[in-house]
Amino acid sequence: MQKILENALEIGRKYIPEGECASYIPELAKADKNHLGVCIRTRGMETFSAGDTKERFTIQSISKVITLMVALQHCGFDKVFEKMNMEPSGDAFNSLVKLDLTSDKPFNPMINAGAITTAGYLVPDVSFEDMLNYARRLCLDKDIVMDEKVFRSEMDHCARNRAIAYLLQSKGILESDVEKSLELYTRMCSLSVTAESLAGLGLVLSNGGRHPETGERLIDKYAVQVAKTIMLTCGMYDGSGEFAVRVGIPSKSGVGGGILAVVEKRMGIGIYGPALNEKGNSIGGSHVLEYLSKELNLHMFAAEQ
Ligand SMILES: NC(=O)CC[C@H](N)C(=O)O
Repeated sequence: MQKILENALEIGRKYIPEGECASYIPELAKADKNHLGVCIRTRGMETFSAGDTKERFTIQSISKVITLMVALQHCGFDKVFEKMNMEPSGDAFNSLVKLDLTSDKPFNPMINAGAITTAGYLVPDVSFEDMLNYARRLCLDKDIVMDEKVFRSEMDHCARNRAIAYLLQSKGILESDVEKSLELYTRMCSLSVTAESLAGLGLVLSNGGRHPETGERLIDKYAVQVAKTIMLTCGMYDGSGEFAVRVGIPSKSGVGGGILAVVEKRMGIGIYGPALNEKGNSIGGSHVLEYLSKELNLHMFAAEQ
């Protein structure tokens, strides 16, 4: 396994020069684009790591998975999807064009419009501290904190998300306080994780929401089922279709360079690689996952060997 991970990194590293760190949140541009790490945590409680797996970075859009699951647990399926769809958008994660022109509902909870709507379902009942505790428990990482610098940097440069939030309010989709919903969304994006924490989250999701060692239920099992399905269809933004064909593992990316991948009933995989492709997905990380999927036969529709 260790050798396979090292090979995967070698392949992933070749693509790094073609990618760039996100810069629309200035603090993210400071990341070292050559970082690349992969961690696998298995149901048998083994951990395999290669590369930069202890490096902390912000979770960004991967937090949308946590927020969605907590909202489903807190408000129920009907409420969450009353004003939001569950269809891939085919547009960039921060697009608001179709939301304004052709749709009265955000396409899905994995794009910004959907995630801000989802955060609104939690305000004011569920606090950021509650959400931080969920994140720590679900990622099996008690050291997760909010990265204050990234949070401030994004809040100072979030005109587009603020526009989305007010558009949502104007359409009667966002009923909670707009600024508080935007702030909760942005705080969640600023949680600092490692590739290992994402592998932990993937492991918990692959285990239906139970702690892999103690069996304790950490989150509602139906919420986990819904989240994994939406990760498969929408988790890599407008690159989700090709990713599903090539990799075949429900995954969620973030512009901080993270990818969370869930191999059903087997393992969680966490990736860190801040050089992004044009869709905003880790370029090295996507290739690492494609290689691992083939080498370890992880594609969800792969024939048994
Ligand atoms: N794709 C992402 O990771 C986007 C998250 C980022 N916080 C934003 O709202 O733009």
